[in-house]
Parts: sequence; structure tokens; C-alpha cells
Amino acid sequence: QQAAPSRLDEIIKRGTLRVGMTGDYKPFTYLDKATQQFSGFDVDMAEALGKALGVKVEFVPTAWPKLMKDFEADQFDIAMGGVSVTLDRQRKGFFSTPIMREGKTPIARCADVGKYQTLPDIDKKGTRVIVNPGGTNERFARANVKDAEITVFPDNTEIFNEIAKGNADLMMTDASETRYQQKQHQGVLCAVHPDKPFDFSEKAYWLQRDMALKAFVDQWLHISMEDGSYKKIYAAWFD
Ligand SMILES: O=C(O)C(=O)C[C@]1(C(=O)O)C=C[C@@H](O)C=C1
Repeated sequence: QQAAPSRLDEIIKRGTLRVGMTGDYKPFTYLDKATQQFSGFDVDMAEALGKALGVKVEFVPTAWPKLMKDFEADQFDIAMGGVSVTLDRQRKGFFSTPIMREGKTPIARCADVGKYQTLPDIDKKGTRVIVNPGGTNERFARANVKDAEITVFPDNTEIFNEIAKGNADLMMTDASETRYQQKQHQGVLCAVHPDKPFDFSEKAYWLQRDMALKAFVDQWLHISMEDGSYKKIYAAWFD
């Protein structure tokens, strides 16, 4: 008896893997508006996955506020680019095995780091918390900030400059991003205890509900982590 056709078979037959990407989250995914080219850690990972599948990769632009809608409308086979595992998303699809451990932690002007060590330190009248819309950052801020002021700032590629310029006091985001942005704004912005974030989360790849596709992606990730290829891509973007 023939097994039912899977999404994996469909992708191989089509010759293209459609990868959903927001392009606003360095170093995972960045869309250069002038050239319309995506680059980043998860762009290299997507290209490697395409190669492993023997298919071309087509990047499908999406955005955090509409990621769920686009996933449900089947705009892409897999979402990559710093996507966190959430149970909401798990309800609609599958996640690969995790690729990174994360958690939300603050990033602030270096001079202010001492003021923002804990959530009670942060959640005070007069503190200006800035957040990008639609993802787990906004959810975390809304759940944990009652007395401080929340400003939603839509352009995630510019948001850290807002803190540097003094237009906001801090952002709470993934620990890996606070470390990365600290390096980009040396001496100006500092990550607050990125090794001890406020919560727990993981990065993984979010794929359409298909066991064969999940098994392939997991096996590819496992091999990549063992044979050094994951480490090489990681080092190129995070170290
Ligand atoms: O929603 C998610 O999965 C994310 O982790 C994406 C998210 C966010 O939480 O908003 C994480 C950090 C970036 O600054 C931008 C987007």
C-alpha cells in the first residue's frame, strides 16, 4: 500500500521550499530594502536546508503581526528567522527540534543598567518600555508591565536606536538579540544579565503539519549540529 502523499513529497516534486521570513530581526533575518535580498543566520540555514532537500529556496516576506495568518493561509512551508516556540503556534503546526535556548531580558543605555535588574525595577511609573509589535516580545511586555509606559514601535530594525537616542529607556527581548545589539552599540547599549533571562523560550523552525517534513528537518538539524556545519553558520553571525 502506498503511503499518503506528504508535504515533504510535495516540496521535492515542486522543486522549491517556501520559507517565510520577516527580514527585521538581526542576526537571524534581515531584508535589504534596496536590493530585496535576505541575509542572516536563518537565511544561511534555509539555504543549507534547501540544499539538503535538493530544492531551491524561495523566501516569502511576512511580518510578526501577520505570521500566524500567513502560516494558516499556507503562504510558506516553514517559517525561519528567529521564530520562538509557542503553544499557540504549536496548535497550528509543528516545530523542529530547538536550535537555541532563549529568554526575555532587558537592553538599556549602559549608564542605566543598574536600574533595570528585575521586573519590579522596570515596572514603575516613569519607565518607558519600547516594544516591537506582534511577537512574543509584545506578549511578554503586556503580561509583565502594568505601571511603566509601553510604546509600540513598528520598525524593529530601528528600535534599538530609539533607546540609544533616549526616546525610550529599555526593551525586553531575546537574550541572543540583546548580546548582538550590545555589540552593535558598543558602550551605549548594554544587555542586562542575558545569561539569566526573565523567562524561558526556544528558537526553532515552524513548519506545516506534516510528520515527514518534520522528520526530515529534525534529521538535517541533528546532522548539521554533529558535523560542524551548524557551528560554522552560528559563528559567522553570532560570534
Ligand atoms: O515572536 C517571536 O517568535 C519572536 O521571537 C520574534 C520577536 C518578538 O518577540 O517580537 C523577537 C525578537 C525580535 O526583536 C523581533 C521579533
